[in-house]
Amino acid sequence: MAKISDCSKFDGYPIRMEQKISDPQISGANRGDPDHGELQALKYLPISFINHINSICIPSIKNMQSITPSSIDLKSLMRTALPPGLGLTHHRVGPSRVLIQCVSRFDSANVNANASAASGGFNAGAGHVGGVRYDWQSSCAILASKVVSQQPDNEKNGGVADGITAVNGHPTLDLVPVKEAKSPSALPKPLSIADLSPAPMHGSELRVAYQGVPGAYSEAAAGKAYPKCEAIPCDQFEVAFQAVELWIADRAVLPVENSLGGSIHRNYDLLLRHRLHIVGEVQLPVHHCLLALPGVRKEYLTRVISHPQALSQCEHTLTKMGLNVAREAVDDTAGAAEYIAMNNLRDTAAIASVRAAELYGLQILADGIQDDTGNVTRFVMLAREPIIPRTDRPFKTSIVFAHDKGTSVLFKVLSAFAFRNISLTKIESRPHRNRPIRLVDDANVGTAKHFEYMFYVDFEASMAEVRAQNALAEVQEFTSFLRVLGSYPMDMTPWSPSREE
Ligand SMILES: O=C(O)C(=O)C[C@]1(C(=O)O)C=C[C@@H](O)C=C1
Repeated sequence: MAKISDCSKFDGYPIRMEQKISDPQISGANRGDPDHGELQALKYLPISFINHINSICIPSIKNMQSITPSSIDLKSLMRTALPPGLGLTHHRVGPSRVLIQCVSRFDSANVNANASAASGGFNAGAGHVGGVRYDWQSSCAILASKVVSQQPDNEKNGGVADGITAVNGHPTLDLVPVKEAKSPSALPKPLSIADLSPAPMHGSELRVAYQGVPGAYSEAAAGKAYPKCEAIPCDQFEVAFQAVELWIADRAVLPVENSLGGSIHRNYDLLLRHRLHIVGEVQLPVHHCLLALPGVRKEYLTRVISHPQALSQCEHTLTKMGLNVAREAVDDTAGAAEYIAMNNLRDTAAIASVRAAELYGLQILADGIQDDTGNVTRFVMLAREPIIPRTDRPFKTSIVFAHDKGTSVLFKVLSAFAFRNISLTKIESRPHRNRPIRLVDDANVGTAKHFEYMFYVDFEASMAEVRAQNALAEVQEFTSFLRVLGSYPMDMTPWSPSREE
């Protein structure tokens, strides 16, 4: 049995644990997993998590036991650490019963800075026993335990919130109430790069960063994923990522694809450039309206502004409406509405949500102008640490891989999933930014220039499933680069297309 630390290549999920276990689907053998009862609670923890475990506390035991491992051999750790009565088979405790205080993989300088800020000068007395390391560990344990306690119920349950009945009308969202937004200047301003210095720890609400201003669909997605969250507007996607990395926010919500407009490519690139983990997804019905200042008639319009995705989702409808207008792209849909209101533009309309109309005092000239009534955008939620994958509800896993020999491995990689009956829900290719072109010389005919790609694949299985672990072990054989972006619950909320359909 390989040690967990052998798995670091997978950036999280210790699939090597299962390396020597035969896969009945492939070999026909039916030996099962000899260690299946062991480490059930811990085997799926990511390496980045395990490497920084400070202590393991088992709250169900009377005098809470805490151990501080000197090495990170989790198997021996668990064998010696568990009190009598909690034999190895008892390791099947759910994640909520084992509190693992840990830190994420920061350099200690950073952590000290963050922890100090986060605890309001917590580190000020760093001169006592243990010095920097002691402070580093304690600070991080505090930060980590705050994160554990703030983990929203829907994530603890391994899924997005149940019982959300409406989204585009937003009655269930705990966002900026329309009546409080008397003027656009009363609304929270988006974060910009200049605002990104680590902030003190917050209260009890989960803070979710999104790109755009209040009224953007991303804000609605944040509200669907985390109904009681504090939604933090950011002026760019990059800023939303950094807000999480710097502990200013706990989660970021990122649109990745739309049923009409397709993939939001830039966000795939950002997922790769940053080290955040996908911890969930939400699919949001997107119901677009044409908004203008009160009293403006369609005939007066010379311009329609919106997010490029929104413009493309309404392309045909705008044409059918016979509007003789220029289309202009701006950063987000609600930002377009705000811009019209702030500048008193009587010749310009915005494509945005009903909520944006209410927040910025615009009238709805046309309702439901998306080209398809079932228009849906898929968002992913990102966090500093991955969640523990489970098998008791449908999970999806997102990976990205590349190979030195370009597309030639694609068939082999995809067959690793097909042989195990694992369905793919999405495949996307993006330029391999570090090495976009591969030259292949042929003395007789010249030099071929092949484009190189990163492949993003989503598949319907949890990293807690042996078949997924084995599939990835096989994929790794064929690829030169492989990263698990996240294993997370699928959005299974009932289908509710946007209104009147
Ligand atoms: O501009 C917004 O309101 C956003 O939240 C962005 C965004 C996107 O990037 O696709 C989100 C959902 C809609 O598909 C249109 C725009």
